[in-house]
Amino acid sequence: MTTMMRFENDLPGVDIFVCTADPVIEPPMMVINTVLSVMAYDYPPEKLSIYLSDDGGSDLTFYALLEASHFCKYWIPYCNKFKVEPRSPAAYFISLSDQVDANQAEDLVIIKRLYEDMTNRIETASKLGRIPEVRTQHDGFSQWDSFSSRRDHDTILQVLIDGSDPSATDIEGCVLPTLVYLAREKRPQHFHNFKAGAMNALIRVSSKISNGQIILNVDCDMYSNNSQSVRDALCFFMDEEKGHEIAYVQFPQNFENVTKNEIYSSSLRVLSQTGLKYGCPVEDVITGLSIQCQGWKSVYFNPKRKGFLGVAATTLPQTLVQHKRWSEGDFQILLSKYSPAWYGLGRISLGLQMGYCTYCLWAPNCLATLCYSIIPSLCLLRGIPLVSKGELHAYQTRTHKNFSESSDEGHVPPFNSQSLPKQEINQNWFK
Ligand SMILES: O=c1ccn([C@@H]2O[C@H](COP(=O)(O)OP(=O)(O)O[C@H]3O[C@H](CO)[C@@H](O)[C@H](O)[C@H]3O)[C@@H](O)[C@H]2O)c(=O)[nH]1
Ligand SMILES: [Mn+2]
Repeated sequence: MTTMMRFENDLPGVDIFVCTADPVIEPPMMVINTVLSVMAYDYPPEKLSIYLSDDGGSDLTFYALLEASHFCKYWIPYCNKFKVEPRSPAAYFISLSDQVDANQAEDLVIIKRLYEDMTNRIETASKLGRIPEVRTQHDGFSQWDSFSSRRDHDTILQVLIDGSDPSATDIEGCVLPTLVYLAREKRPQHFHNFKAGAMNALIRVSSKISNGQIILNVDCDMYSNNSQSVRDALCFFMDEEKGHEIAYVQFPQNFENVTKNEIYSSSLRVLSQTGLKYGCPVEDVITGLSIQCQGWKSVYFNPKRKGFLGVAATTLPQTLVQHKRWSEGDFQILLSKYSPAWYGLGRISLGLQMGYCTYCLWAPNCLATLCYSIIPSLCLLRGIPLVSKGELHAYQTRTHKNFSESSDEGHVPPFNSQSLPKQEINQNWFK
């Protein structure tokens, strides 16, 4: 924290990249809630630029962002005034308890009303599939006139808020962060490389507009849950001793609709000049690995208050597609030029190599898992013992002893004597 205060004036420019790809799977309301949550970071607004990459090339998403560019003029001062957490409006309104401070109540009614009106307009437009009168009021929409399909169109680039324009202020007269919409050019004959392609287009565009030293990447389904995350992550980069070695800071991917932490997620990264790697469905893993192989360090940062919260895949088909992509992608890395097994040799530590290999072997590991689940069942059906008699006897004696000891101490034994042999057999399967 002291480091932060000392360097307040030297804070670097931060460019935040939000990616979206489909207005149906990723509804515009969700996208702008994520955008608003990152626009409201506790960070000097003149040093903050937010870029939305829309691979869906949807005028509905653009319309929603236009609405957000108006709403943020109320939302950001409200967040600052009442130290709001989290700063995604939808998540904030849900988290509110009934008891609100008397001096806040009035402002809350106003902001909630504005949010609901905006939601109605956006949802009506989504339902109708067309944009209301505003279409004629903003010339940005004219870029869709020549739009033939999401796979075949020119670049659509609109600066919705220009942070360097002194008249771009919120209702209190404070400067606003820059806000940019980008649907990169797409042609059927050129492969678009999914998110990696979108991110690299954003790197090129942002370098001409704000050229921030630091890039923060969030998926549109991951809103910021902590207004301090940018400052927190910068502490690692600005550390006087180790800061210069650090390429990226990684936050865990936490989901609102599941309880346990997922394994990896992209959240805050510095990208080298080369940009994100192509040709791999898990661009984040291969890019991270290649950065580390160049000698850079990374930080895994898992603060108590979660930095980002997202929505995990909810249906079985969605989950299967996602897991197939991850396991295939990871296996592809193992066999690629950038394999942690040989490319990583001598470049990264053995522990890190092994860590990467655990994930890269996720797909082939299904064979071992299959054996573990089929063989014992077959053995049991055919009456083939899985443990020798001697082992079983020794085990039963031990079980009995444990059982009496724990009973003597007055504790409830953890398992009953019937279930214990099963536990042991289970363990044997996995040995
Ligand atoms: O052509 C595309 C496809 C996807 N996306 C965006 O990329 C992000 C991730 O895509 P998604 O389909 O939601 O994949 P997930 O499996 O949810 O993403 C996880 O896995 C990806 C691959 O490892 C990482 O890039 C993500 O950060 C990580 O959250 C989303 O914001 C999409 O909008 C694009 O911008 N363009
Ligand atoms: Mn996702």
